[in-house]
Order: sequence, then C-alpha cells, then structure tokens
Amino acid sequence: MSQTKHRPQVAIICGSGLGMLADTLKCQDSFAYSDIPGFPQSTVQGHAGRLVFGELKGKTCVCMQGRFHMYEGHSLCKTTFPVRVFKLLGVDTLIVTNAAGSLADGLQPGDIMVIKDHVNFPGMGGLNPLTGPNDDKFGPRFPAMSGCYDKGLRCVAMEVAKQLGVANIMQEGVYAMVGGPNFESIAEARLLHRLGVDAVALFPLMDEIII
Ligand SMILES: O=P(O)(O)O[C@H]1O[C@H](CO)[C@@H](O)[C@H]1O
Ligand code: HPA
Repeated sequence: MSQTKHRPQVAIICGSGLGMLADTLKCQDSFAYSDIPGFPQSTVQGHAGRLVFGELKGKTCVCMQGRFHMYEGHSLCKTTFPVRVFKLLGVDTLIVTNAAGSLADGLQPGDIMVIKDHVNFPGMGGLNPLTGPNDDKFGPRFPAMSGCYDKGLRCVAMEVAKQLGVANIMQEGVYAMVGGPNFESIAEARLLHRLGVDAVALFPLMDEIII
C-alpha cells in the first residue's frame, strides 16, 4: 500500500474481453502480479496479469487485469487470494465479470447477463476455497449465499443499461460454474438448461464465495 495513494472501495475482476477496462482508469498505479508477494501468475491468453489502481468515473477502484482459474493448476486458496487482499485493503464492493456460455433462449452471443443467483457444481461436490479452518475476520464459518448478488447494484446495472440504450442485450439470470477446462458437452449443456441455468462458465464463482 505504500506504493499507491489509492484506497479503493470497489474491486473489479476483469474476465476475458474486459481487460481493457483497467486501461481506462485515471491516475493509474499498476503492478505486475509477478511483483506482488503471494499472487499467482496469469496463464490464460488475454489476461495481462496486472493489478491496476485508479479512478473510474470518480470512484477509486482496483482492477484485476486477468483472473485465476483452478484449471490453470492453482489451488482454490490461490485463485481467491486476491479477493482476501481486497478485503484487507477496505474494498466492500466486488464486481466480477467473466466470459460465459449462454443457455437461456433469450441470450445471444455478446449479450450481458447480470448474475442474480448461482449453482456452484464444484462447491456442491466439496471443492470450496473456504474448506479448512475458518478465519473469522473474513466472515462466518457458514456464510449464506442468499444475498450474494446485491439487489440494489443489480437494479443500478439494469437502470444504467436503459440509459445507455443497451437494455435489449442485458438481462438477469442464473449462472453455473463447472470445472473445465473443457467446455460442456451438448448433453451437459442441455441438462444445465433444464435445471434452470442461464449461463455457464469455468470457475470464477469462487471469488463471490470468499468475499
Ligand atoms: O472470463 P474468463 O475468466 O477468462 O473465463 C471464461 O473464459 C475462458 C474460456 O473462454 C474460461 O476461463 C471461462 O471461464
Ligand atoms: N461454456 C461455453 N462457453 C464459454 C464458457 C463455458 O464454460 N466459458 C466461456 N465461454
């Protein structure tokens, strides 16, 4: 923290295709993950591997330009380590973005889905970054998932989409996480759709669970 004057309340994890958002921050201080003790390294194409502090529309933010996935070989503790760092920095709002596969009939490639709830398949099978002794300073032993996706922020997102004239490509939905790195088979995609899943991707949900 001695190397930046920024004290962010908002953290944004930029998934595939959104890394350039971090480049738009004003008064930037940026750090390569390789220079931050304890951070894993990005190995996925298009994930630059930088932590960028700065101002976005007047709000102090920190952006992860590239995230970590379990399929890269990181432990779940490692993939979610940055979120714990954000909490210690004073961040109270986490915006997680990710490239996902759409399953809902009304979602076209390129559309935006705001997550209203999730199905954590690896978590249901016991793969969870909170496994092990609980550190109460980060949260309770048995965190509820019912309020994971803040209703107020979701409403703001939908309202802003209207103002920008992109409401027609944005909707709320249920998101499922699977392990990857292979994408879903056709039968798996059909099954997920029948279960009420609107979009599916590979592992980013662990960040929401740890915050
Ligand atoms: O937006 P990111 O985090 O890269 O995630 C999605 O994009 C990659 C595959 O295209 C997978 O990692 C998937 O989960
Ligand atoms: N499935 C399909 N398409 C995707 C995924 C996925 O898990 N992640 C990114 N695009």
